[in-house]
Amino acid sequence: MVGMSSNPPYPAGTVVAGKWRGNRYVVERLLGRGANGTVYLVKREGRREWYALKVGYDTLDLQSEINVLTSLQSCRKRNEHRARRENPLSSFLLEADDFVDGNNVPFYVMRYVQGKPLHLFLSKNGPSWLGLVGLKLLNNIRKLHECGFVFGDLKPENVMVSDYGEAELIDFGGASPIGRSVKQFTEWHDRGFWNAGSRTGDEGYDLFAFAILCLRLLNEQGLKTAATQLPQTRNVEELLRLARTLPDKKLASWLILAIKGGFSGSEQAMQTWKEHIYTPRTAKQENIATPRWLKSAFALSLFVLAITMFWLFRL
Ligand SMILES: Nc1ncnc2c1ncn2[C@@H]1O[C@H](COP(=O)(O)OP(=O)(O)OP(=O)(O)O)[C@@H](O)[C@H]1O
Repeated sequence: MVGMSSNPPYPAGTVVAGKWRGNRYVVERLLGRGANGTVYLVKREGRREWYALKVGYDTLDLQSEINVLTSLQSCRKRNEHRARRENPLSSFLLEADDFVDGNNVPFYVMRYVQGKPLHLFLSKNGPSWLGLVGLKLLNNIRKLHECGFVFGDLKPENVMVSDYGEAELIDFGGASPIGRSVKQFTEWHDRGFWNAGSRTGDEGYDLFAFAILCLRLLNEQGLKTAATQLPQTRNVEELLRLARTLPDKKLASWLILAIKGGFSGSEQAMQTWKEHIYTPRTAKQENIATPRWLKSAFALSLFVLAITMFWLFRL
């Protein structure tokens, strides 16, 4: 164990220098702290691009995250070989090294995902965004499955959403190869917790967690009440009942199927979502306000037109 979660975070301007690879990253600010590490917004010294740098508390835990990210990186390269040059900003993993900071503190550098955690995004923008955000998220989950991994710890806190509704997964600490035991999960989102199936990582495990994520976003109190039941009485029927109370019946049917493990995989789950739940966002839904400068320009052009007409008709 190196470094402690209780350590004060590095202040802005701290240079995290890699012992083995020699690259230097300047800390801009803290992005967040979790059970496995502290994440900072950084710039590589002398460069303009932003990255997220995670300093781990435990070398082994961090190494397993790095291994997953490395596999995803090479899978993505194989799948996207047509995209000739890879943009380093979209890399899952840029590099891993040790920071000589008294002890050797392990760290890795990944893409910086800008946005808000999913629950904060939806409470600010409204539940009508769930169709679009859910589709983007399911697509990311599908790609992960295609690479042979399950995400495991799927919850709103591990999904960042941009202002335009692009959803990205963060924190691959719970990801594991398909077929192995899920190594990190959060009770409410865990199939085992609800006596709804095993903790073996299969595509259905993530789809179940996704369904709970939706229930939590739409009726957190209901889920909380269901979760407080004794382990012996806690069961999937409670979840199905909650899903049925949702006003959107198509969404309810999708959730029920995911909870029961009825999808053949994430491809089918995503296509069904796309056909029945996702509705392209319209300008009205986006609620894009007309900028004031545009209103003024329009008023001015009307004024000029009126003067022109006046002069034309006087002649
Ligand atoms: N790539 C990223 N881009 C932007 N912010 C990030 C990124 N990775 C992590 N964060 C921020 O840092 C926080 C902690 O990161 P992370 O969830 O990876 O840590 P953890 O120790 O694995 O947490 P947990 O206790 O949830 O397992 C996140 O909640 C998020 O706010």
